[in-house]
Amino acid sequence: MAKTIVIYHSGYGHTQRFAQSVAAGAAAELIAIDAEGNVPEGAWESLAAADAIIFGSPTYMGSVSWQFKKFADASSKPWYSQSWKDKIFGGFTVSANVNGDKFSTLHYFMTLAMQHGGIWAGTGINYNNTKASQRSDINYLASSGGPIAQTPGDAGADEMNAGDLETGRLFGARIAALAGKFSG
Ligand SMILES: Cc1cc2nc3c(=O)[nH]c(=O)nc-3n(C[C@H](O)[C@H](O)[C@H](O)COP(=O)(O)O)c2cc1C
Repeated sequence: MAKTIVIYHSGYGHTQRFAQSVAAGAAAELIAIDAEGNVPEGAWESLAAADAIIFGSPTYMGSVSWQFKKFADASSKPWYSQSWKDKIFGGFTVSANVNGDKFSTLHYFMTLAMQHGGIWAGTGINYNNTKASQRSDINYLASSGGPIAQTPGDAGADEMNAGDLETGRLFGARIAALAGKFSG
């Protein structure tokens, strides 16, 4: 079975909850980047062995958190040897506003994946944009580059939208299936 890693940072728990949904769909190992921007022991070895790597960060000031960026900068070590080349990559983010510039965060993930020679996979989930559509529908926020979640600034992680979480789970399943195909 292909090995998928979800590596994420979360300041206040929302991205963590989203990461758990994505990881559940992918049957992935979850790795948390801590408040200092560090990863636990063995994380780099797990990432090296993965067929697919999924990035997760809250959108802070229109980009990834500094803790995620510290991890990204530290990934210059595997970048030197292009040792993550041809892995499947994806990414997800959470923010407070409906738009909130979440796509800047996804674009940063894509650039990072491309620098590593990876193969980017988006949601592969169609939009729900008819009059009958509900906020709880999957991919209601209509992102093709990667799943996004929106949660009001004063809402806890336990109040996250069920459709957003399900979108994350389906995306995780897609990444794992693609990783299975590519890992041969
Ligand atoms: C420093 C900071 C910057 C933020 N910048 C944005 C932003 O650019 N756009 C937005 O919609 N929300 C922004 N937010 C709100 C967070 O994205 C939102 O609360 C998110 O759910 C936090 O995820 P977390 O609990 O995983 O840290 C910001 C929050 C913080 C603390």
